[in-house]
Amino acid sequence: MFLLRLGFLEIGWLDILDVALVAVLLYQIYNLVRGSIASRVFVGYLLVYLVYLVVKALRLNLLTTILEYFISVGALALIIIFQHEIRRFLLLIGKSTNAVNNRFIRRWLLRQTVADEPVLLLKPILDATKVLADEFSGGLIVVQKNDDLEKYAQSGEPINADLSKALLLAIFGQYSPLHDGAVILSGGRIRAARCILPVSDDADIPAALGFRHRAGIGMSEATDAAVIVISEETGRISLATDGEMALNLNISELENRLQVYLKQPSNRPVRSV
Ligand SMILES: Nc1ncnc2c1ncn2[C@@H]1O[C@H](COP(=O)(O)OP(=O)(O)OP(=O)(O)O)[C@@H](O)[C@H]1O
Repeated sequence: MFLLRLGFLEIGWLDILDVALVAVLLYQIYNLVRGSIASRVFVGYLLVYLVYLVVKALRLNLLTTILEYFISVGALALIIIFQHEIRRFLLLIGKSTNAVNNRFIRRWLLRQTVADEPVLLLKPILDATKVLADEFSGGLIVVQKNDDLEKYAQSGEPINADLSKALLLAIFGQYSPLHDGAVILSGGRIRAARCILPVSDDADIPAALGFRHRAGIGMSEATDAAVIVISEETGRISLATDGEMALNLNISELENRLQVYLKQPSNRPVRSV
């Protein structure tokens, strides 16, 4: 049954559903690759595909064949370029299904109470950040939100200890063998130290910001974690979230931003990295 007719086009409910599903899918893919170089490749490929559709509708046969060939080879290239995103996407589906099932089964079928996610206390983080900034000690603190940071935690030394100001300061102390790299905090615990973070290749990052800051931005591009960067050179505190860095914050600004960011629901799917 047709819903409406536009010239030669007959549009039915299923067509609308089809377009809506494709729009959601494209939006989710865009969210997955947003902020990375892959997003530009994705937009480029989409444009080529649109040109192909136009050319095909106009029956320009030679150009259609060339574009068809380009798109089919391009599809293979896309799989290679987006291998990390595809892996995350598949892990996300598996993980969220597991999580939902586990919670549902435990809460409703087994009548067990399901504890809420551990609450992250900001105070030790803010206190340690203040001391590190005042002492120009330098620090890189990753605060996990939803994405699993296993891959990055594995690049460093496992700690798995209760979060405390004293321990953070000990890790970033000048003579500590763990002070290089980043500390990863997950669910109110210090999960790992000396971790290596992905460095952003964004050309718009000011040249004055070195690798600590670039690593903070890179981590916030690759995951939904919030990354606190304390500059050893200037003692300034910055916060990277969603690929953006807020520079030169005081402690209360940092606290407000962290509270707002960590509470607000993620605008992209959970990633397992
Ligand atoms: N990819 C990375 N992952 C984790 N830590 C990193 C990474 N890159 C740099 N760092 C940390 O940042 C430290 C300082 O790097 P660099 O001086 O280039 O950064 P910066 O942004 O100029 O910061 P600062 O203002 O503190 O000097 C390194 O010694 C290391 O501990």
